[in-house]
Amino acid sequence: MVKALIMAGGIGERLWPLSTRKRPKQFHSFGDSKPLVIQTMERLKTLVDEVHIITTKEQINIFNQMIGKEEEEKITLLTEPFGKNTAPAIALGSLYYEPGDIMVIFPSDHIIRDLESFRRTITRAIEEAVESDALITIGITPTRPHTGYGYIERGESHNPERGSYRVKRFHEKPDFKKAQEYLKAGNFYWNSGMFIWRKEVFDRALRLHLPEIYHGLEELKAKAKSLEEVYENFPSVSIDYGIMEKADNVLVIPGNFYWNDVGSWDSVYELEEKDASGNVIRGEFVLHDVKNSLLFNTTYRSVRIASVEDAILVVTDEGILLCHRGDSQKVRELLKY
Ligand SMILES: Nc1nc2c(ncn2[C@@H]2O[C@H](COP(=O)(O)OP(=O)(O)O[C@H]3O[C@H](CO)[C@@H](O)[C@H](O)[C@@H]3O)[C@@H](O)[C@H]2O)c(=O)[nH]1
Repeated sequence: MVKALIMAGGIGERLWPLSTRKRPKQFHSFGDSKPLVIQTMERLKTLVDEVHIITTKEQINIFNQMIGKEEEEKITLLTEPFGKNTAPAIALGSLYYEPGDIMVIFPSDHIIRDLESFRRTITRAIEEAVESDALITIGITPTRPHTGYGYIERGESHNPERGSYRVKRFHEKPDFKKAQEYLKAGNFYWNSGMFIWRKEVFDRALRLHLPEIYHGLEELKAKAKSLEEVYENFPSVSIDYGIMEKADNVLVIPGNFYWNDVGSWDSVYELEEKDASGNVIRGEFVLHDVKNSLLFNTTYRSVRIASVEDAILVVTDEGILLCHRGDSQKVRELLKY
């Protein structure tokens, strides 16, 4: 069986002050009227036999409020006691798969367009996962030196029919100079955070690279420990760092569809429709001579702006963010204080 596992327990802090612990990014809508997590589910439905969503205990109520009866019947909601990043989430989710099942793992909070091309790419990745003992990842052909994404360096061709390549190395989010070099080199892809493999192949990788998580799951299955006890002892580690960067059986299949991880306010500006002045506006504003800016106001407060260009302003009940367009990755720094 081919079963999707949607990872939906992140906080999306780079979209503060809209994305918050109470309502993280995946529950907001961008590029469409539906919340990102619902867009993700709908995109996958026709490609897989079952859809599983893994999220944290803290977020389960938001899901229950959002997901209608009809959708509820088609998905299984899995709960982690608390967020420990993506490796523990995927490992816990894998308990709901049989050894020969294909795990199709997706972030919950991305925008994908060109759905036909997306489907063809994922279908090829599923075929590859059925046949080869590989951990497969989807790499997006980069169009600019983006510093918010991890990069995948392609090695030699593996299966020309499916367009798969061996992975030489993963490079987590680079600085601008490095990102420019990667773009020029031509054999680098953006790491989309989508993974496809057989459950038994994942089990072997988990035992080898994250034995503490593998053994924790064994204790859970044997009912020697509770989920809370086991989870408490798991390292907080991403699947990229914990497994993908260490494994030697990783393949990349390039994807040429439009993909945006909605990872920052600049990404939101990029994907939303602009008005004649180049502005993206949500909510109420009084504007005079404002150009090429992203303006969000989810409150009833009156916001008036004059003679501003290339700005990002987000006003919510949680707080106010103001920065220059191009600098929105700095939100993470601001949140340290
Ligand atoms: N269930 C669960 N889900 C989680 C957790 N932490 C994160 N997630 C979910 O996992 C997905 C990716 O996590 P992020 O934390 O948003 O990753 P990132 O910093 O954006 O970086 C990764 O994705 C980029 C592409 O978007 C990659 O370019 C980068 O290399 C890396 O793989 C999101 O859907 C998020 O909700 C967790 O503890 N539990």
